[in-house]
Amino acid sequence: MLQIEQLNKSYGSKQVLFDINLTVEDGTILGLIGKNGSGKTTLFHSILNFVNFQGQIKLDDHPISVKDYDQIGYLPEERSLIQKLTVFDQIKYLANLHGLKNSEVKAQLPLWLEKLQVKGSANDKIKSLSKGNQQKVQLIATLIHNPKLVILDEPFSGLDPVNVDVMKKVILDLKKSGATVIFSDHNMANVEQLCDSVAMINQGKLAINGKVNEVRESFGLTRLFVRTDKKLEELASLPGVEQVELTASGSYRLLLQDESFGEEIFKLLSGGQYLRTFDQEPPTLEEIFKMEAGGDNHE
Ligand SMILES: Nc1ncnc2c1ncn2[C@@H]1O[C@H](COP(=O)(O)OP(=O)(O)OP(=O)(O)O)[C@@H](O)[C@H]1O
Repeated sequence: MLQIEQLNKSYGSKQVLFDINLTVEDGTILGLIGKNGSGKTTLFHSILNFVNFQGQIKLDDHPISVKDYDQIGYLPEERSLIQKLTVFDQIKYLANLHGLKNSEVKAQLPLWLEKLQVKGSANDKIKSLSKGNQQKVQLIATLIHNPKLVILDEPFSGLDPVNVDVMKKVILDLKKSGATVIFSDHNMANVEQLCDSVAMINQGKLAINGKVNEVRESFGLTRLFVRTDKKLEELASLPGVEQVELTASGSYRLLLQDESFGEEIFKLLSGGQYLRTFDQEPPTLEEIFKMEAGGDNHE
């Protein structure tokens, strides 16, 4: 279990993290979200002891220290492979730092290359690989020592949709094996799909923290999906409706002032008759992000 208690971090006179309290249970995935510059990487660097900070960060109930380094895997946001090395030499170098023997790297690397569907071999130079494949090699370096805590800073950035799926499977496999995973992402759909819990940092403060479903439901069932012959203007004039749009699937999406309007709208639309679709849902993480952070996903 990872516990972050009263974490405060300043760079010089500029405070960038304020009183962060966060717990991540073993075998769960936490999605860390926040606008550019909100402090996500700084939080990771604090966990990894790359920077000084105030507060306590514990792994399995003891303060995290360099001794825990072999149990942690970190994929940095800035990918940092040495271009002139072969894949094997690069992985060997990084795996040796985590205590792996060359023979272990030799045995493990082909399995990882296959699992991640890397287009290239262990003897290829890093520079000969595509950006996406280099990213997978960096991921192998992150995971080859079988860490119990895995920290991935924007792991999906720069990957095509096929490789995004490969990355998602790796993350879910890590969870299945009992590892604790934290990743940052600007794509809320990935967080919604993969994560048990979500934490949002806004201007250095923890704005949201909890199970994904509970966080969503705490905002109320204010999104209503309905399939009806009624016209958009008629739906817009229903009680409590703030906004209506026709979705690509042909159903209407209504934004309600409050979830309690749902029952009245149901009665008005159905008139006691069969209604093909009537689905009341909480806002998506993307919508919550925009409400909480203001504006879009970026600074
Ligand atoms: N080494 C540093 N020295 C001074 N300020 C820094 C340093 N690293 C980060 N900062 C500042 O700390 C704040 C948080 O940055 P951080 O990189 O942690 O944000 P982030 O949420 O990871 O952003 P992004 O989504 O763009 O990666 C920013 O204002 C940034 O400019």
